[in-house]
Amino acid sequence: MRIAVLGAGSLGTIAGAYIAAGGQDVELIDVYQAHVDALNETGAKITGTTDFHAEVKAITPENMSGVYDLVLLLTKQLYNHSILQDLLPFLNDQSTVLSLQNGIPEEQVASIVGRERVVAGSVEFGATFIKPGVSELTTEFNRFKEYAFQIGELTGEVTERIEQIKKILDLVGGTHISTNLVGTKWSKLLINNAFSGLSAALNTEFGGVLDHEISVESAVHIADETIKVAHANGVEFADMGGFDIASLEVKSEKDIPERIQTLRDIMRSSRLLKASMLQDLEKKRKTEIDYINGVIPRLALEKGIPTPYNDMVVSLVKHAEETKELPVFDSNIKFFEELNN
Ligand SMILES: NC(=O)C1=CN([C@@H]2O[C@H](COP(=O)(O)OP(=O)(O)OC[C@H]3O[C@@H](n4cnc5c(N)ncnc54)[C@H](OP(=O)(O)O)[C@@H]3O)[C@@H](O)[C@H]2O)C=CC1
Ligand SMILES: CC(C)(CO)C(=O)C(=O)O
Repeated sequence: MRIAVLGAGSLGTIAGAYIAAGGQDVELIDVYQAHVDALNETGAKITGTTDFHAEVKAITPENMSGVYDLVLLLTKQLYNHSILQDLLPFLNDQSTVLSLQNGIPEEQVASIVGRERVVAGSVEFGATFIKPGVSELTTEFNRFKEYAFQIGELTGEVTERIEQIKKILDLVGGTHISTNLVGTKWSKLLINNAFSGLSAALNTEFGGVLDHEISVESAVHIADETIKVAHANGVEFADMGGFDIASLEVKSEKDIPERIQTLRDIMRSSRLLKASMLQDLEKKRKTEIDYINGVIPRLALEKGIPTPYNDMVVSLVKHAEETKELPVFDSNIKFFEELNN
């Protein structure tokens, strides 16, 4: 099977390294020439909660050729339209595109590459790009080996191709097949909304969100808004890492201390994670905020559900994008303090 990792950044470097080390025919495709050169010359190095090295083959998109049987889509959602159009000549009827981006991009991906070709999933580990050739794994290694991906067919069927893709991703980390893909993507969206959104809006790692009383309470409210909007839109959450995400709903104010403790427990192995949106702000780039926290106010509008915490995250992250200045924790936490009171 000929595999492409399209977008070999923070995550793609890690996925590509382990797939190559597993003996698969895989190309890491990225526009960053210095990174592609380093990958070819010195291999892919994974630091952080592990220390791993693998020889890989990397190319820039102009050097793509032939047909890929499986493409792991790991570029940012912002550029899907042009990246997927450019991918079309390298797909045939049997090719599969595995959409692993955060958010819920599957309908857009299907509209460009064709529904039959699309399978999707969520990535449950964190990665930070360090320098050309090097990416850091930020999730505890044992957790990564147990819960790295949830993947599924758009129809929820357990097909031969999804089982085959599971075998390939198992070379990277623990991979589980979901029969409720929409629920899987929404469960990941909830974690992104609560933790990646606040990590970017407050310029801190997930541990920083968990440790401060105001930010952790805000994470509880962001999760709650996400659950209420999801339920109003007919979404049933899938378990994530064996945890029932819907149980984070706040039914009354009295639930809040317990929800805070639950978040601290379930996110303990993710304290080092730095949101990919924060990594974008550091590079003075646009983030995926419209496809992450931004999804909630859009869907809430027609249902009449208030979403002040997600709105605040969107507004603070967009402000940082516009000014190209990193958020300051001590200043931005005050906006959440006002919401909590
Ligand atoms: N990092 C994380 O912890 C997680 C990220 N995700 C999701 O995974 C996806 C990828 O995230 P992440 O790895 O952080 O992103 P990165 O920005 O680190 O990686 C994306 C890579 O794609 C490259 N790229 C841009 N345009 C093209 C193109 N036309 N062809 C090939 N490569 C291209 C970028 O190069 P350049 O930078 O030079 O533009 C970059 O190296 C996102 O949707 C994110 O939400 C999900 C879970 C965890
Ligand atoms: C939550 C995290 C870090 C990894 O799962 C992520 O998805 C992101 O920030 O983009």
